[in-house]
Amino acid sequence: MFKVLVSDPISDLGIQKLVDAEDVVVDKKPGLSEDELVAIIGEYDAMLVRSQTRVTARIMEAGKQLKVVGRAGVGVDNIDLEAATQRGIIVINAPDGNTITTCEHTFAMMMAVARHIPQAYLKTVGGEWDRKSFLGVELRNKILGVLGMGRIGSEVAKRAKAFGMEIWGYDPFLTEERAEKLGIRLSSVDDIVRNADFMTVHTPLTPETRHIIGASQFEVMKKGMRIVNCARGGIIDEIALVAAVDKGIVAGAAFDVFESEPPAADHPFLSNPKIIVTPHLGASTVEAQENVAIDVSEQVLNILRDKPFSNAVNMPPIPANVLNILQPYFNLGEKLGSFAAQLTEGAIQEITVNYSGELAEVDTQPLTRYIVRGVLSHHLGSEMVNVVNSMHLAKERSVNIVIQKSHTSRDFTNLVTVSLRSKQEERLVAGTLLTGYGPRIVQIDKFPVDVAPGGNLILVSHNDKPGIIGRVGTLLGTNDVNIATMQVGRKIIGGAAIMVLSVDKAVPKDVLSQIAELPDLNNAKEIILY
Ligand SMILES: NC(=O)C1=CN([C@@H]2O[C@H](COP(=O)(O)OP(=O)(O)OC[C@H]3O[C@@H](n4cnc5c(N)ncnc54)[C@H](O)[C@@H]3O)[C@@H](O)[C@H]2O)C=CC1
Ligand SMILES: O=C(O)CCC(=O)C(=O)O
Repeated sequence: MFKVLVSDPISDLGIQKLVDAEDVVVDKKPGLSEDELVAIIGEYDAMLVRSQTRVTARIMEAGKQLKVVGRAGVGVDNIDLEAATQRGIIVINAPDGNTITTCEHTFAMMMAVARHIPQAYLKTVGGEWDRKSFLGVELRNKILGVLGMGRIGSEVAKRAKAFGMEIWGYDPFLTEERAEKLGIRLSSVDDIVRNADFMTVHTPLTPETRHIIGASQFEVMKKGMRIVNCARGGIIDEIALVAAVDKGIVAGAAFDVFESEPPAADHPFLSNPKIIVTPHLGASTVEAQENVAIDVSEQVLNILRDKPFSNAVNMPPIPANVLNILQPYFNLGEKLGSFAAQLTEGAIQEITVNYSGELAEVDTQPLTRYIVRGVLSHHLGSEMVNVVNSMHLAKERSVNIVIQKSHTSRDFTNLVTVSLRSKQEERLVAGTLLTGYGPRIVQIDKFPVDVAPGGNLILVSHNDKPGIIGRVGTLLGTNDVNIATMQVGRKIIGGAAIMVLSVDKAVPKDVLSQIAELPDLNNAKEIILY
């Protein structure tokens, strides 16, 4: 049974799939402190958060069986991603579910600041009928500068056109072609700051975007600009903004987010009549909360059930066309890694993976993660290593990873070859997917074989002489170990050879030693592939 902790208020309807799952128990405990979370997180496999819970390294350290942290929303700045990656905890988000809602909130804020809605409301409900103080401006024919033309920025731009605005956009990934398609002007931050009447930011908070609008931008800013921030506090320098408002450079500002949330009672925004604020409500609609909770619940279930998942934040995304090619090889890759690790004596110094055939044409990094997971799991334990942290753990242990690609494959459409080098030796295992037969190990060291990668295997190296197979079979039979299949590989008659036996149960150590002591036998190893 998997245990999932929901530590922020998250839509009940959205998490229904998790609640209904027979293999999952969901505990809703919003509003716990870090200490309280540290005390209980050890019993949970997954955690679902919005933006309030700060998922710190301490919490993850205490989350001994935590596999996934699901963020019902976009920004993951409340989650210590580095700590998650180090511990192999997958962090996923729900990037699409709140796009429109946040875009609409941006418009609500832009119109509210253009027409002084909150200020006028307060006076009116206070009994004053003041029609002189709130002269607004139209959006029509104004330049709207958009910093960050991702999901939300692009939706804002689309709607702003309907208001008759001219849109100037900046995003490091915005090309001329896309700008043209969106019907916007590709600009720089400086262009926007000097020319826009309204400006809205829709970037994540990164070292690069932190205070991207600060004192020096306010110095050259078009007088009378109105600024909206429904993305992240800190993108616009709060202190510099207040100064610019006071100097009359900025006519009004609308902020949904703060550098520190909630803001202190004496935060200068809260007493400035030209700055309107909401308490991080960008994503707060029934629809968005349902959407993000559904998205994140589905992916959490996939992860807990060891199924393919999407929207991992601490792993690069895999394009669908690449995933189609690689996915069938994930399991084989992990088993090849595990096989090679069990084969190799001594501390592993280098993992070389050769991809040949169609596989060589795509970005194989996701498959490499599985292979490295297979290699490291043998030594570190499969609980410790997953596809999120496998590369990181290898690097931490100074294991060099070499990737080679051969665009043609001699005998197979696709071939994955994993070689491990330790101080003592270099060993090799290769595998492929055979149509109609599934995954097969087709080479061990220099020997061609045809072995289904699974279960309990015994690998025997011996001299190719008559009678050996019989002797091994008899010894196993005498010890009540049933042989399911057997494969022999050799390069030349009478030379060195290997035998791979698939057996129905684990082989006692003393039986393995007895096999190794048989005449003309050099070595016998048990290899377990789950
Ligand atoms: N107020 C709220 O409740 C909500 C806030 N957000 C926040 O809104 C922001 C945008 O979200 P999405 O559009 O979904 O993200 P997105 O990832 O689709 O778009 C972000 C864009 O910012 C661009 N960018 C990165 N660095 C930049 C820079 N230096 N200058 C200009 N552009 C830069 C990226 O290239 C990307 O296109 C995020 O910070 C997110 O956390 C999202 C949802 C709700
Ligand atoms: O969960 C929320 O309400 C915050 C949404 C947000 O900021 C995000 O998705 O980045």
